[in-house]
Amino acid sequence: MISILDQDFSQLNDFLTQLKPTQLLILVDENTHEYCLPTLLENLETEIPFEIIEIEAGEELKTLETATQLWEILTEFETDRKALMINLGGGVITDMGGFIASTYKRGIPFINIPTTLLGMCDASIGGKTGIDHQFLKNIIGTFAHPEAIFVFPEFLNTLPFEELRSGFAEMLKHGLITDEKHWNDLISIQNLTPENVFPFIETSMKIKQNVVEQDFAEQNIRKTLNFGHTIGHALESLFLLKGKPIMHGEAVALGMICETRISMLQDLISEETSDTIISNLRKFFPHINVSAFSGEEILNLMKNDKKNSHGNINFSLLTEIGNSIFNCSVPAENIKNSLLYYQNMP
Ligand SMILES: NC(=O)c1ccc[n+]([C@@H]2O[C@H](COP(=O)([O-])OP(=O)(O)OC[C@H]3O[C@@H](n4cnc5c(N)ncnc54)[C@H](O)[C@@H]3O)[C@@H](O)[C@H]2O)c1
Ligand SMILES: O=C(O)C(=O)C[C@@H](O)[C@H](O)[C@H](O)COP(=O)(O)O
Ligand SMILES: [Zn+2]
Repeated sequence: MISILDQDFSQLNDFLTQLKPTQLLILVDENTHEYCLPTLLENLETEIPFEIIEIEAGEELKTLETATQLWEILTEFETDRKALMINLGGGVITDMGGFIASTYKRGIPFINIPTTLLGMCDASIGGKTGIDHQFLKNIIGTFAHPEAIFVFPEFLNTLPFEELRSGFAEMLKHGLITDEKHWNDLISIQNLTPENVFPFIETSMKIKQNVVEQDFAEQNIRKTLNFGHTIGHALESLFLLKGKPIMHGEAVALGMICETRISMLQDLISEETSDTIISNLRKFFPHINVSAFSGEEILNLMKNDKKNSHGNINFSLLTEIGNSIFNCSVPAENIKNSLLYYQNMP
């Protein structure tokens, strides 16, 4: 269920009146505590008792240690299965909160209130929850749908520009894999601001929702949502391991550049199409220096990608702007070529 909230939060209040949970557990990080929680609390019209649970912000905290602390907090609160977890934050909060809720007492209901562009267009939708472990992205997790997703685009007004751009990468991905018009609309944006992306949020949400509805458990078409992530996640892991995390969307943009190049090397798209896509991605995303990592190191991390099977690293690739395929096995040589191509870009 997707809801675009109006200013008065009436859909959320109606939802709570109907569900009648025993307790609300509002999960925030330090920033969503400061910037988003006051607005939520001002607008909540309910007598249901609530607890605020705050974790530090950042991908480094999306770990088993944090999960353990959160499970312990729920037992301290004597949380029962009729309680409702409210995940108020970006993808780290919705991934973590969904994971906690879907595993505690074998599952309590939860809702997502995304506060980043990435959360609104991607992470809050589709029921993938999880944590990183041994620096491997989302390697432990569940598929569990939130009861509802309430989107309040006003939250974007306090989001730093780099975070907005990170979410924009996943929107561009949605255009590239399924919808040429969406891609063209997005690349026409001159100045990346909340006002300028706002008209395209709903389309991006619908694209994600539509793919997930066809293949919730990621057995086939959902894998296309992972375009850019085979290489993107490997590099995100390496930067995390180095103690210099990069944003998820930045990693995905880098991954999309390499995987567009791979689409060309695999004769799926022309060089002209590849160049058009890559130059547009580079208009928005500055170059990231990846020279500290060897091709072998990156390939090794990809061996744990969740799309793999029978020992093959499976990529999702483009066949044109707005169309994609999945389960593409790519020779190591082409993967390394794409990384070298990225590294040597002017
Ligand atoms: N489950 C999925 O389908 C899915 C999809 C895409 C990404 N993800 C995951 O999502 C995570 C990235 O999510 P993200 O980019 O939202 O990161 P995030 O949750 O870390 O949020 C980014 C930063 O913005 C701050 N913030 C959030 N809302 C704010 C607001 N309104 N105003 C000011 N600051 C605010 C946060 O505190 C944080 O510092 C990654 O872990 C990624 O793997 C999951
Ligand atoms: O929802 C999906 O499916 C996606 O692949 C969306 C991605 O943007 C997202 O980063 C997701 O968390 C990646 O999932 P993973 O299974 O590769 O960890
Ligand atoms: Zn992603």
